[in-house]
Order: sequence, then structure tokens, then C-alpha cells
Amino acid sequence: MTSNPAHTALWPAPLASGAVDATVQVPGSKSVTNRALVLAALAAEPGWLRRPLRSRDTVLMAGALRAMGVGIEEGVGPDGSGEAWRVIPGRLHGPATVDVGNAGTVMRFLPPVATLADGPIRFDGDPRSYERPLHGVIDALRALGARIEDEGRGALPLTVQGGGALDGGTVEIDASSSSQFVSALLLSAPRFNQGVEVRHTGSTLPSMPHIRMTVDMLRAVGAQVDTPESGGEANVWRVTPGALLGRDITIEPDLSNAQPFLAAALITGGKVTIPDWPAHTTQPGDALRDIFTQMGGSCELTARGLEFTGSGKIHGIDVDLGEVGELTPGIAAVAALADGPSTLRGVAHLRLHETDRLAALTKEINELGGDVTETADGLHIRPRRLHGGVFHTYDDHRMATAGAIIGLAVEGVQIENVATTAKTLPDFPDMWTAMLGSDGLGA
Ligand SMILES: O=C(O)C1=C[C@@H](OP(=O)(O)O)[C@@H](O)[C@H](O)C1
Ligand SMILES: C=C(OP(=O)(O)O)C(=O)O
Repeated sequence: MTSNPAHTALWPAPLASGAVDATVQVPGSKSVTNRALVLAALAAEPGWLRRPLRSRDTVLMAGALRAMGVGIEEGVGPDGSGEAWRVIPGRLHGPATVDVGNAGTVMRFLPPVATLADGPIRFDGDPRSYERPLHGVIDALRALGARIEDEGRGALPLTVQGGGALDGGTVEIDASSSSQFVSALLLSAPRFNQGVEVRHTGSTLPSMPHIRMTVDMLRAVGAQVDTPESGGEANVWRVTPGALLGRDITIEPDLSNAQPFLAAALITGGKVTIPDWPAHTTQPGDALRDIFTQMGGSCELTARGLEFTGSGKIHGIDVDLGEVGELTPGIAAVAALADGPSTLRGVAHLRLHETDRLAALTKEINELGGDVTETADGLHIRPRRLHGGVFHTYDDHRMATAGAIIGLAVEGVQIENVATTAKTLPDFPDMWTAMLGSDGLGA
């Protein structure tokens, strides 16, 4: 839980003076954009990403793939509408250096890609990236035939000595600290000589929707994937080697980034509409329809998008967030304003996210007068009357948006380094003030 002294600027979180009433166009999903980039880069023909997210995490992913020989060009999409990236696969090669920033998707999804490159690919990133678990990917790739130099750390920084191809085969991993270990191996596996069979051996596996997202997106570009859900063994995924298609895909809005805006409707008893909310999706943010309904709102999927309405009441919740861990900071923020206590469970692995999110949420909410305690795998939140103060973000985009949610209802909350939202939502401060309108009411 380190804080960057260069990022001490304070942003006064706007207080809502009434019920919000706004339509908020949320940019593309980080998780879908970064998977689509990797799959398009590994394809046998060019492809298109329409409405990709452009944020720190996705720009780092695009930059890394370019450094390894992939063409990624700005375009307007084949039908002439919308912004797009055209991805032109090329021979992957080193030497190259990849900056992973603090992007889990970049640090986990790209070492397998680098094994397919000719030459050394060096991976480095923010100080926090050195602390985030990567051993599952490193050990698995070595077992599948890769050469990786990490000076025995099992973490970043490291160099993949790409040999132009990887044997692949069967591998056991413990992905209890991050589902991204499984996703990483599956995404590149169609290009491994023998494909892959990944066997998860750990006792828990977080973020299953993100693994389903990986599987669905692989299948959409022509890969053959066997999963526990398709009749296979529990905790075993198999990908057959084969060429991937270059597709034209439109990226869904980021439903986890819709969270603070939905929370605003819930907290102010207002209404927020999110256009283009997908009817079917593997994004974990879709669970907000149910979770925020249990916490006092109601919602309807209409032709205009997801229309979410607050009732003026905010209820506490007892919920296992293991499948949807990235929603925890926003739910904790709402829970701190509720009319009863909450228990958030199943998220011990959040201690190894952008920051130790359980410690950070506990400390920051309590410093505003709250009563939060950490449990072995989550948080107990007992709402108390909160007061203003500085809300530190620890370079964590979701801490910044959590602070903004609290600031809607609590006067004088100042967010330190709101610019950290650039990881996945660079326009957050402007979108937030636009939602509130010039008078603090819905636009
Ligand atoms: O694969 C993905 O796109 C993600 C998987 C999850 O990671 P963990 O399983 O490490 O929590 C999630 O928290 C992260 O924001 C994005
Ligand atoms: C955990 C997250 O990100 P990452 O992809 O860096 O793991 C997140 O966005 O909440």
C-alpha cells in the first residue's frame, strides 16, 4: 500500500445537492479491449477493434504488442463509423521492452505471447507490479518449454527469451491469487505447438466471469476450447492448436466503470442510464444489476440502455464477491453510507491488486469517521456518520472512484491523485461533474 509522493494533488469530490438524473456513456471495457488486442495480434489475418478503451492499461497493451512487431493503426472501422484500431499481425520478435505499468492484464497476458517471439522481451513496470503475483504464469510457461530469466524472484522484472515457438502441453497451476494466470495461458495457447491443458490445483479460483470472457472471446475467433462448463473436468481447460481469425469486434462499455455512476443514482435517489449495456455479457459488472438492487435500487434494461433508479434508501448487504472482486471498492463505498451493516466476503486476493484494497478501504473510510474492519477474506462495514477529509488512493483507480462515491453524500471529501483513474477511465473527473451538472444536480 505505497503512495506516490508525486501524486499528492487533491480533488474536491463534488457533493450532490439532489437526485442525479443523467445518461452516462461509459467507454469500452478494459478486460475486453486487452483480450481483443492479444487475440487480434495472434491471428492469421488483420482484424478490427471498434470503440476500444483508450486508457493507460490498453495503451500499454497496444504499445507492447507494437514493440513485438504487431501493427496497430488508428482507423474509423470498416463501416466508416466510430473510432477503431486496425490490428495487423506480424512476425513477433525481440529485442523489445514492455512497460506493464500496473496492468494485471499486460503483466500476465503478454509473457505467453513473448514466448512466441524471436528474441528477448524484457518486462518491467511500476514498483507495485513487482509485488503482484506472476509466479503462476512464469512456472507454467517454464513447464511448457519457455526460457524466462527472473533472477529467482518469480515476479517482475523479467526477460522472456523467446524462441519463436512454444511446445505447450499439460500444466498444473494454482490460480487462487489471480484468475489472470488461467486467462493468460489460454489466450496464447492456440499458437502453442500442442495447445494447452491448464489444470487449476488451488482451493479457490477468483473472478470466474473473467475466465469465461477469455473462453468466449477465444471461441469467437475460431479457437477450440474445452471447459468445465462444456462437460469437461472441473478446473481443467483445454485449447487445441490452430489459426485464429481476424475479426471485426465492437468493444462493450466497461460495466465495472459504470459502477460509480450507478452508485450515484443509488445514493442520491436519482436515475442514471447507461447506454449500450449488453443484454448478454461475461463482464463481472453485470452483477451490479442484482447487487445494487439488493442495496436499495431498481433497474430495467430498455432500448435506451440500463436505467437504474435509486429509492432514496441504501441497504447493507452480505455478499460473496469472489467472482466479481473488482467491484468491491465501489460496493464498500456505498455500504459505508447504508442504513445497516454489510459483510463483503470471498475477496482475500484483493490484497494483491493495484494496492492492498482491503487495508486501503478500511483505513480511508475509517479516517472519514467510518467503522470498517478487515476479515480474513473481506470487510465488515458498519455505517457511521462520516465527515470530510483526504481520501488517499494508493495509485488505485477504484479507490479514487470509491472516494468520489462517498464524496457525493459527505461534504469536504478530497481525493488525492484522482488522475489515477486514467488506468481505465481517463475522463472520470469530467464525466462525474457532467453527471452532476453545474448545480450539483443531475444534468
Ligand atoms: O482478466 C481480467 O481482465 C481481470 C481479472 C480479474 O483479476 P483477478 O482474478 O486477479 O482478480 C479482475 O480483478 C481484473 O480487474 C481484470
Ligand atoms: C484488479 C484490477 O486490475 P488489473 O487488470 O490490473 O488486475 C482492476 O481493474 O480492478
